[in-house]
Amino acid sequence: DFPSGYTGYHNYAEMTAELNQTVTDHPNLVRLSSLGNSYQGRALPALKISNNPAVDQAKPEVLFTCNQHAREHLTVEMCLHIIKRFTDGYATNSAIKALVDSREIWVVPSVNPDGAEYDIAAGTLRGWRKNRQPNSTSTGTDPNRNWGYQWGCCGGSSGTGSSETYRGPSAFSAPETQRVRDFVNSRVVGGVQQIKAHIDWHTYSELILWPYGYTYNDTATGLNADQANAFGTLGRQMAALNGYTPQQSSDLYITDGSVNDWMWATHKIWSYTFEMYPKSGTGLNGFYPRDTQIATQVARNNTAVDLFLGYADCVPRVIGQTC
Ligand SMILES: NS(=O)(=O)N[C@@H](CCC(=O)O)C(=O)O
Ligand SMILES: [Zn+2]
Repeated sequence: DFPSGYTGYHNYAEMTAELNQTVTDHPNLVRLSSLGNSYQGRALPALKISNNPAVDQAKPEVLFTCNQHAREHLTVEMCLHIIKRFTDGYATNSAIKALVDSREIWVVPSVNPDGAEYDIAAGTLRGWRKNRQPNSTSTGTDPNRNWGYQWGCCGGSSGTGSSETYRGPSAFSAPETQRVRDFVNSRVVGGVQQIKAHIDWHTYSELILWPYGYTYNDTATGLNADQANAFGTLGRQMAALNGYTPQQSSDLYITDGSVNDWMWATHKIWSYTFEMYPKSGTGLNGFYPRDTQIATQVARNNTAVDLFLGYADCVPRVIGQTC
């Protein structure tokens, strides 16, 4: 479990309990399901938030995914905070109510529960990043190099099993990326992808990133100048609200097989990565802010998340276009 100074973070059992409590507290606003199981057999919970969650309504859908990377535990807290804010706030906050009434919001608080549990299993903080799937020489695939668009194309991942950015033996070789892929694919209804926008939460460095990660070019196959402009404009507007630094993913470093590139290229989902607090750190300690930092750093993203949800029905509106 989390050591002292970090007990405010949710382990897998506590995360699951929190989700179950949300269902108890807000039965008319949420529906809890599982995307399937991780490599080691842990359910991957997904919570749907809407004003009629048992019904698939013709409303734009938004997806938030957290904890692809095991040690980035602050992102689990971020997803749980989003859930809390849009359920507890529904009855009293008209802006929250308007967003929940006009969208269907999906939250996946931990994509990589096996890695997250392994990271804390010894009562210490191991600095583990990947999932816990064995490979030919070692253990662990980096889920965020395992997605099936431009997988392994461009030097943005590793083919060495022990590497922190091991891409896996093939695209979607990790059960966890398969399950999220299958869920997103299942949201194509009548030939139309219902999910319009997505944020994948990471730590750390305080950045807002957008596709593509596999190339330094601002435009490339499937991403034209207008779309790049819309990505950047919304990215910069959100960064102005949370104080993160906005940039195209590849401006940070080249990544191939990342979730953002797959979401955009395969489904035209406006997909961002938010790298949370801290801005900088020495080695591993950047991944482990004390639990006293959680409340401030999750709330810091409230207005950016609201702006994001506001544009989610038609992100090009941010540059004056219509959908
Ligand atoms: N959270 S992190 O691993 O330090 N950075 C992310 C950045 C993701 C991206 O550039 O798209 C990654 O390398 O997967
Ligand atoms: Zn990460």
